[in-house]
Amino acid sequence: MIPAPAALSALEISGLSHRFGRVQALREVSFSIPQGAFCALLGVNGAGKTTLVSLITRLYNSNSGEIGVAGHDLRRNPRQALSKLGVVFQSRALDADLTLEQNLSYHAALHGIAPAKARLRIGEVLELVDLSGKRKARVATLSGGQQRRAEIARALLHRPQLLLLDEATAGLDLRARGDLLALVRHLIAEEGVSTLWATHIFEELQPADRAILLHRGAVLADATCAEIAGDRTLEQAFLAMTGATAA
Ligand SMILES: Nc1ncnc2c1ncn2[C@@H]1O[C@H](COP(=O)(O)OP(=O)(O)OP(=O)(O)O)[C@@H](O)[C@H]1O
Repeated sequence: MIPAPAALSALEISGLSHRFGRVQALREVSFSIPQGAFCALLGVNGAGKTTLVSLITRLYNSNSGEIGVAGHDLRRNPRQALSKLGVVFQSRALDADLTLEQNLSYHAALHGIAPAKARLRIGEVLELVDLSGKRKARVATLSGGQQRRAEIARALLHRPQLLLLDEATAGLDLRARGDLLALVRHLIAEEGVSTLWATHIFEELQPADRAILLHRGAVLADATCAEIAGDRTLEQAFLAMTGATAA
C-alpha cells in the first residue's frame, strides 16, 4: 500500500545557525509547525527570537541551515516562500497619518492584489480583527490594542499560511494582551493560519500551548507548557533549566 503523503508543514526549520561577528545568535535550531497550529517561541531578551524572525522573513541570510515555508525552500524559492508568510514586527508597519483603509490598500497593492479584490479582502480582514467600524479612521486615532490588531489585518491581506508575530503585545496592558492572543487563537480557527508567537512573557501562554524554549540561541525544550513546567510554573522550570534560581 502506498503511504499517504505527510501533511505539509507551515514552517520547517532545520539546523539553523547564525552569528553576528563573535556573537553566536542561533545554534543548530530545528523545529516544525504543522498547518493550523499555534506555537510560542519563548525566550528572554537576547535569546535569539528576533534573529530567527529576521531569517524567516529573509531580512538576512542564515550562515547555515534550512527554512521551508509551506513547502517552499526560502533560499531556493524565496518569492513563493515569502508569499505564504505574514509578519507582525515589533515596530509599526502602518502609517499613522493615513486611514486604515489607505494603509491596507497600499499593502494590498504591494502584494499585487487588484483594487476590486483588495476592497473585498480589506473588508474581510477588518472583520476578522473586529475593526470594521474603523475603516476610515486615521491609524493615529486608534488605541494601542487596535493598532496591533490593524497590523495583524495587514499581515493577513494576502492569505498567508504562516503568521509570525514578534513580541506583538509589547506596550499593551494586561487586558489588551489577553484580547490580542485570543484574537490570534480565533484566527487559527477561522483562517486556518499557523502562528509562531515570539514572546518573553511566560504568563501569556496556556498549559496546552506548544512552546519552543529558546535560550542563548539554542532550543532547550519543545513541548506543551504543561509538560515543560511539570509541577512548577513555566518560569520556574525555565530558570531551573538555564541554571538560574527562581527569584
Ligand atoms: N545586528 C546585530 N549585530 C550584532 N549582534 C546582534 C545583532 N542582532 C542581534 N544580535 C545579538 O544576537 C543575540 C540574539 O539577539 P535577538 O535580538 O535575536 O534576541 P531576542 O530574543 O529577540 O531579544 P529581544 O527580545 O531583546 O529582541 C543577542 O546576543 C544580540 O545581542
